[in-house]
Amino acid sequence: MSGSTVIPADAAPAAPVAERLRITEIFHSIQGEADAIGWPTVFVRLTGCPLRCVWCDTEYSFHGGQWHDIDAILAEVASHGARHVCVTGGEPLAQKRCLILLRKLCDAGYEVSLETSGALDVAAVDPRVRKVMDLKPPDSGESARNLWSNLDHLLPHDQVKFVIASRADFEWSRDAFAEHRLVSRCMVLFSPVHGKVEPRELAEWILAERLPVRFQMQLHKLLWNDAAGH
Ligand SMILES: C[S@@+](CC[C@H](N)C(=O)[O-])C[C@H]1O[C@@H](n2cnc3c(N)ncnc32)[C@H](O)[C@@H]1O
Ligand SMILES: Nc1nc2[nH]cc(C(=O)O)c2c(=O)[nH]1
Ligand code: SF4
Ligand SMILES: [Mg+2]
Repeated sequence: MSGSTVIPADAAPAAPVAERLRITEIFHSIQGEADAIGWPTVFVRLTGCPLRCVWCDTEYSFHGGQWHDIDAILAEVASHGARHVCVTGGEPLAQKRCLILLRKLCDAGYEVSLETSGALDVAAVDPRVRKVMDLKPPDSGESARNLWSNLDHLLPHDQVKFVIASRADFEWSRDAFAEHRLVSRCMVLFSPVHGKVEPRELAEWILAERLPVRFQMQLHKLLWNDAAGH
């Protein structure tokens, strides 16, 4: 028997490895960002990210986490009784099986949003999912990772988000907005990097240039000062 593993005949079959994801946290909160802002939402935060935006507020999701079966994630999501689910990270699309989770959440009838960096291909994301896709301006340190071909996979219910740390980032975002004709693709959000740009200043820049973009601040940070668990 040496070298082989004995599995009792009555053991519950383990879920195939293909159906597991590494998860940092699942929690119930008020959606603090993007078009679904304000809705009670269950957040599923996947572990790991191949980017290192200098101002990232979620560095604790880069490492660690626990493996969960996708069906167990669905059960935990259901236990919170919310209609909205946000799949975020880290970078959720860095785990290929995230696509399965997204499809199953849509099949279960949730309003599903996906927060993604804009650096990974979004082509295979279920079209029922509302993608919230960042384009990283230069001060993030990760501009070179923007995958511009992703713009061709955006649907009218998706959103492009620029998280802006400086006047130079604002000008870069304004120019990208024009060059890629984002106005005709989907909603565009401009948001200040928490603590780097005065929100009022960014608001005034948007108004001065008459940009048809949606100003946004992270509501959860106003409500809870970014306390863990929200
Ligand atoms: C933590 S990321 C996770 C999803 C994905 N990796 C991404 O970058 O979109 C979720 C959102 O939080 C934003 N974010 C992260 N740190 C921030 C900060 N310090 N101020 C404002 N927004 C921030 C990101 O730009 C992104 O839109
Ligand atoms: N309440 C709340 N809303 C959020 N929207 C996006 C979040 C994130 O960290 O990705 C987030 C978060 O962490 N908390
Ligand atoms: S891509 Fe998202 S999770 Fe990764 S470092 Fe940037 S903001 Fe943080
Ligand atoms: Mg966050």
